[in-house]
Amino acid sequence: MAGWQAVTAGGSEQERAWARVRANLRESAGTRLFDQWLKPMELVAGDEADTVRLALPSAFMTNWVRNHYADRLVLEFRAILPQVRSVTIETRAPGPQPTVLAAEAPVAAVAVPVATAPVAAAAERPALDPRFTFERFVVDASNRVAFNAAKALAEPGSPRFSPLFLHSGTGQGKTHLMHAIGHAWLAQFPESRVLCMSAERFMFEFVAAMRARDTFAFKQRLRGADLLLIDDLQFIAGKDATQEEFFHTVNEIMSAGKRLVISADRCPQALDGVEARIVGRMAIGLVADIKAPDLTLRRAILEKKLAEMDGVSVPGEVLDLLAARIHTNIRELEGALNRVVAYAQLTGDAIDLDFATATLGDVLRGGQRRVTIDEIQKLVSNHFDLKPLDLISARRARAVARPRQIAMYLAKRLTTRSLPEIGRKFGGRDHSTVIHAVRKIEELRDQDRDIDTAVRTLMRELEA
Ligand SMILES: Nc1ncnc2c1ncn2[C@@H]1O[C@H](COP(=O)(O)OP(=O)(O)OP(=O)(O)O)[C@@H](O)[C@H]1O
Repeated sequence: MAGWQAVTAGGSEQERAWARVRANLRESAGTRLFDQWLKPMELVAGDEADTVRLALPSAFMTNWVRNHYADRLVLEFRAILPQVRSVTIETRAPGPQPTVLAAEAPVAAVAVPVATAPVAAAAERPALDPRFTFERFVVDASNRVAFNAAKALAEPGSPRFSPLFLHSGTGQGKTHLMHAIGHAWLAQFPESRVLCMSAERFMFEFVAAMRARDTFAFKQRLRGADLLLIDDLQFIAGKDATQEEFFHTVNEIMSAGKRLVISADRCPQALDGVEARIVGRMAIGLVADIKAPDLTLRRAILEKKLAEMDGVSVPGEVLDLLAARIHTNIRELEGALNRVVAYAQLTGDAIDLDFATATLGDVLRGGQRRVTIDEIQKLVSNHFDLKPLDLISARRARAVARPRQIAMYLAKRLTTRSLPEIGRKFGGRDHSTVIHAVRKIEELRDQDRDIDTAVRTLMRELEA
């Protein structure tokens, strides 16, 4: 400990910040975890004010800390030193190590390449779906106002309005436009702070910060955003503490002249269970709805999606059929096209009307029951005696991680949500995490009778 006190006593800004970060980590991680993994970590002196370098005695520890604390470290440092853009976690070279921070401490980058990559790039980059750009959005009368408003908000200069409130039925392009604003903004201002999260995630992070009695970093991060994108606002209905925090966040962002985009499945006034003062703030900006797509738009979207699938051809009459039968949800429309193309590639069959009808069956008859990820999360958490929030939390204990993987697997099997979308719905996880979960559960279903039975039971209940 003496060494660390020496660091805090004087020294650079980074050293003082590090002492505070350590104190926060000790409090939030608990003594056992802290002593085992975090205590051996040392600050390494560097020349760059925007990069913090930390080092651990072994590659194993480096990996563990990187996996569990990389994001947290960036957030903690940024809360104290806003200029920090990245935190690198490295492995100290073997040999006697000074316990105090030493400017010349020999440091070897860990073999895993990401270990020395700027963590901030991964942690602070908003999770924007690369497919959701303005260029890939098909515009017509039903969504033109929303599209133009989104483009206007992404223009430089002081925003003409804020917040932008987008609302529509499910699968009609709200998230797409929201992410498109993020992409367009970052293309012009790569250094600016863009944050994108669902209202559910907002609540989860806020509740976690409250439990850890440490809401400072959360508030700083949210309120420090130049562009804040919050999806599915309806989720905070009835959640009082979250609404309180959300209200203050909105106020801060707005009074600082920053940009805020909100989406929800209904207009502000129809958000039952959401405080009037929040509804009032939403209505100050621009409220734009996206209407259900008409036949022409549905057909045009299919054309566009097809053009994006290199070298795939689908006869016009099959596109007509899909556009005519799948009315409101563009996600389902897209899902149907993907399914026909994927099946044809697997079977080697040519795509024609018969093939499409046989492949899509229920979808075209409109008889398919729509399972939502929310339903899956509720049912799975109930089944395993957890809270739905556990499934979107970062907890890695097997008792939570396995049900989470099962829920992701069911989401992939029973909904038309894409892998990145599923990842987002599970606490902003990466699509590769979802792929891993799906594979793991497929594997376990073959090996473990209990898991297979649980999955079957859940599927039956969801499809009932
Ligand atoms: N006008 C459009 N042009 C091209 N693609 C579109 C358009 N509208 C929606 N899509 C596509 O449909 C899918 C669903 O859209 P998105 O996720 O934005 O819907 P949403 O309104 O946010 O749905 P939810 O309320 O269920 O979250 C996405 O793959 C998106 O790219």
